[in-house]
Amino acid sequence: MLDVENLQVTLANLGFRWNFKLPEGSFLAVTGSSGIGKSTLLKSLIGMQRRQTGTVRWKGKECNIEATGLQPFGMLFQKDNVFDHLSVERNLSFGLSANGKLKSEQYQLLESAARRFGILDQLSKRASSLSGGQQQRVALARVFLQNKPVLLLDEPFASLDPELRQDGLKWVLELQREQGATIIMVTHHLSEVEHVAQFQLEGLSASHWAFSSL
Ligand SMILES: Nc1ncnc2c1ncn2[C@@H]1O[C@H](COP(=O)(O)OP(=O)(O)OP(=O)(O)O)[C@@H](O)[C@H]1O
Repeated sequence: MLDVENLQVTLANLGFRWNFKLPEGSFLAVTGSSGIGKSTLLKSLIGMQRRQTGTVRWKGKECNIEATGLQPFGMLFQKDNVFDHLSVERNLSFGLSANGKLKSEQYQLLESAARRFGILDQLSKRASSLSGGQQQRVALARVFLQNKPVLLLDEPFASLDPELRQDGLKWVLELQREQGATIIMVTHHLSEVEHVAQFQLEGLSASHWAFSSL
């Protein structure tokens, strides 16, 4: 269970507060109009956004925002998920090892993820030379290799055309099914996910204080 209890964030004159519990392996779609705090929710879960108060627990254990490596979260943004100046292979290697150095069996995992996400022939290229859609594949493959139990996805396919968005969603669902991942996905395309999401956190608030519970 992901247990978000009284998580509060203040930005300038805006305040946000969230309470919800999410069972393991479930899919939460977060939707609502621009500026209501969807990205802020994800960032505050992983500690990228300073919290005023509140706790985030995964399987009963409080998530330590200072120990990024130990956090249960993997995160994917709308863009800028890759290290531009590094090769695709190097980008993927960080999904398996903090310093990017791999043992041979890890390299096999890397290759199989690259094959799965259709980027095997791109491994030696610089990430900056890929299209936006290909870069998202690299990012998704890295998240796949990280094998984190909770995936925070902030409109990861928003810049892709509808067909690629469907592919992206298909891969996310594979992660959910194969790795048992719990997914929180911010999206403006609710119609594309409502048939797969078990929960929806919608219209967080029209006012400055947002309170939602599941
Ligand atoms: N660092 C910051 N300092 C001050 N205000 C901020 C900061 N980051 C975000 N905000 C404001 O907080 C509000 C919530 O922003 P957030 O990015 O979470 O919205 P969102 O729902 O994800 O929007 P969108 O759908 O446009 O991405 C917005 O009004 C935004 O301007």
